[in-house]
Amino acid sequence: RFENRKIIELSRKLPGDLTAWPLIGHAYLFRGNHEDQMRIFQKAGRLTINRGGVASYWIGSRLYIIPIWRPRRKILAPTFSMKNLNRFVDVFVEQSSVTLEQLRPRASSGTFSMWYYLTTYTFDAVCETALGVKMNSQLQPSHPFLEALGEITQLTAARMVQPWLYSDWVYKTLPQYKRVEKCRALMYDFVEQVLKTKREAMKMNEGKPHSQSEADLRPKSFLEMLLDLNQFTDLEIMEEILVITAAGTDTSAVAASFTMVLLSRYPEIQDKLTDELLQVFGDSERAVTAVDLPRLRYLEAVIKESLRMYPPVPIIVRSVDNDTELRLVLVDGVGVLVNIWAMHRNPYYWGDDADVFRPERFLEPLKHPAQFVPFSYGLRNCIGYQYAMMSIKTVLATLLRQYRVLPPGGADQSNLKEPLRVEFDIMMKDVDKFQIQIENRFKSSSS
Ligand code: HEM
Repeated sequence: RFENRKIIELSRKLPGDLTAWPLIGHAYLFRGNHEDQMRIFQKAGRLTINRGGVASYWIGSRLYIIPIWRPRRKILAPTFSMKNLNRFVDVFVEQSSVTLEQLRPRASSGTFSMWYYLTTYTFDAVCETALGVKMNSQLQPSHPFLEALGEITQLTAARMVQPWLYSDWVYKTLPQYKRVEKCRALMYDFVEQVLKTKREAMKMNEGKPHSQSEADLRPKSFLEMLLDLNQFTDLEIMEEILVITAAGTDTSAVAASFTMVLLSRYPEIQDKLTDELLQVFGDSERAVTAVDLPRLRYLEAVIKESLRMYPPVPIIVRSVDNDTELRLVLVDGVGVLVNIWAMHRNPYYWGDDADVFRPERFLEPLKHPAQFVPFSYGLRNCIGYQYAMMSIKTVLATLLRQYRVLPPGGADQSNLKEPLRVEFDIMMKDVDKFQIQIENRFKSSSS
């Protein structure tokens, strides 16, 4: 208590409305399943809004600081330039058409979960753009990397809300640790193998005259761009590629899946969206291009409204390492939990209909540039923000031109506008696994 006296003093100035227990603080609230855990973040968020936006909660020990970030971000940022991203649209289009085909047997065949279709779409798109590898996970019943990613996020989320597991010394004695290490090793092996193959291919091409082969014409992957820069060691390259692959897969899949589920429940919004698609594409079957994406303004508003109400990353955390004066002084050593979910539901910024799905609000200017932060804000925001929007727009435009989305069979019509049940596993996901039905909009050539 003596060592933490400044932090304790700060917590007194920022009271919350939930009782803290000795030693474990508010961690006791996180017992129960993942849905209960997300409910606590929602409850604490609402209570915090009532206290003017800031309150304090004790969830145990200090957070990690990552000093390698700044130089790496500086090198990585140009690889996400618009010029590079526009080249990736062809990959998004190709992978979206695979998703479209995979979904064909689902048309008019009852309720199913969109999750696997979209998480494999984003994974294949990320692997091709980040690693330059065609993964074809969309065509397989499961993929070890995706399974490892799913397990590691679940285990990490569980550890995050149980501070008695923060100490590595304790955690290493538990079976969870072995599972985390197994997943981590699998994911690193995967990236290492890709890097090795790429290095070998580059060695073989060394000294050969430059040719306009197919490989030269396709867009360079992030991996190739990083290798060209020649500023990273192999381990650093692996770390960055792994981060991009992991950060870019489930996040975008969650966003696209929530959007599909919401559209299934709001047919009038889906109709408006279909009108826009008709305006941009007419009744042609041509593929989406990079030029179409900025023209899909209503689709963008729909995706943003979905990201507002159901942000795939509902909370982010920071650790204060220098006394920082805001409304009051945040003292060194205190943790800050930014509740993105609650910021997106604050009536002060969003009006009395903050809990209503209304994409039109994104056709108007926002009240404050930081009121909408699904990708965080400032220096440490999501580097893949535009990539994600372009990838999600491409897949949704492709699917919605072909399929009408409907709510699950047997769903209670009077409940369709009720909040979706959500759970926390680092990301926020739909408890019901994003279930919908689809039907063909037109009699397709194959039917
Ligand atoms: C809808 C999809 C996405 C959402 C909601 C999202 C959200 C976020 C958020 C909230 C952060 C900040 C995390 C924090 O501060 O603790 C972040 C960071 C990051 N995201 Fe995304 N993201 C998405 C898609 C992507 C994609 C597609 C990529 C890569 C292709 C990506 C790569 C990254 C990276 C590398 C960081 C770390 C940036 C840094 O620390 O400098 N994300 N993302």
